Amino acid sequence: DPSVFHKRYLKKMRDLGEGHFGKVTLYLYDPANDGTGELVAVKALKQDNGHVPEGWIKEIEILKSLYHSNIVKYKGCCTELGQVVQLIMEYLPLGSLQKYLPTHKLGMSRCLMFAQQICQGMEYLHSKRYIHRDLAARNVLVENESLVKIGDFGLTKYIPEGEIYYRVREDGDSPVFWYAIECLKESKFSFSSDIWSFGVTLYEILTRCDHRQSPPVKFFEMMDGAQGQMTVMVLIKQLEKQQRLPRPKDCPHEMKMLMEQCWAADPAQRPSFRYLIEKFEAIRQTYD
Ligand SMILES: Nc1n[nH]c2ccc(-c3ccc(NS(=O)(=O)c4cccc(Cl)c4)cc3)cc12
Repeated sequence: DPSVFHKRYLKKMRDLGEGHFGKVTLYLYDPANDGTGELVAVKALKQDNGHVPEGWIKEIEILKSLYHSNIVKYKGCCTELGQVVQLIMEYLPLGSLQKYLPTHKLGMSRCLMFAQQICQGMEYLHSKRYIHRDLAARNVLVENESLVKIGDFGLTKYIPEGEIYYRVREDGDSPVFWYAIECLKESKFSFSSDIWSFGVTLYEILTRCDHRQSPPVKFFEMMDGAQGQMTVMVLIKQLEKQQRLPRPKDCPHEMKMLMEQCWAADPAQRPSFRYLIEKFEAIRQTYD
């Protein structure tokens, strides 16, 4: 069974990323032990205090069930004492958008193509009634200069038929600067709150993930009394005063409009990924 990976053949190469509960590491899977194995990305939980949270099993089942060109491929699992402890994914050598954009000069056309591909992956996810809850440039991976894939589903939840919201009690370091206002105020997550996060991800793409223009940096700058302490309450106040991330340098007016639609205070006013895909398709024609 090619989806079974034996821990003893995994040779650690380097870290790829770290989240609140887990970390992603590059390994060479080398059963022949002659260096001819294949490179794989391995996600593992940080705390391995013996028991495996059911949320972790759920995350693996979700990725295993997703088949889309803009979603990172599931390769298998590594078990230990019969328990699944590591998730094995395909390795994308160009890494995340957050690392790729600042070092590669992408024109507007390429940025819009990447944005459209993220929408395509997200539309597929929503079509299966999953909400992502952690869409950000750091979680989008670059396969090559013409293909990106959503690379992490650690906060993804299933929304039962007939439901609109998924409510969670907040966990550790939530990505608050990517959260819709109703998520910050009432922990209400929905397909529409993913659209808000996509708007922030589009902002990151249009700023080429320039750290000086990152969402946390810009929200701090917008905070009254510059030296104050940024809390969720301060961020909520800013958003309630209709303050939003600024228009990135050289950002076309149409893109600013699109981001602001994604950041509508009323979730029902935000577009769908289907609508966004059509918008990007049309706008890209004017760039080719
Ligand atoms: N280069 C790659 N090839 N395959 C991958 C699979 C996942 C990842 C990956 C995916 C996401 C991140 N973002 S992250 O913010 O570091 C992160 C967020 C949540 C949970 C974790 Cl463990 C890590 C970092 C790395 C990278 C690659």
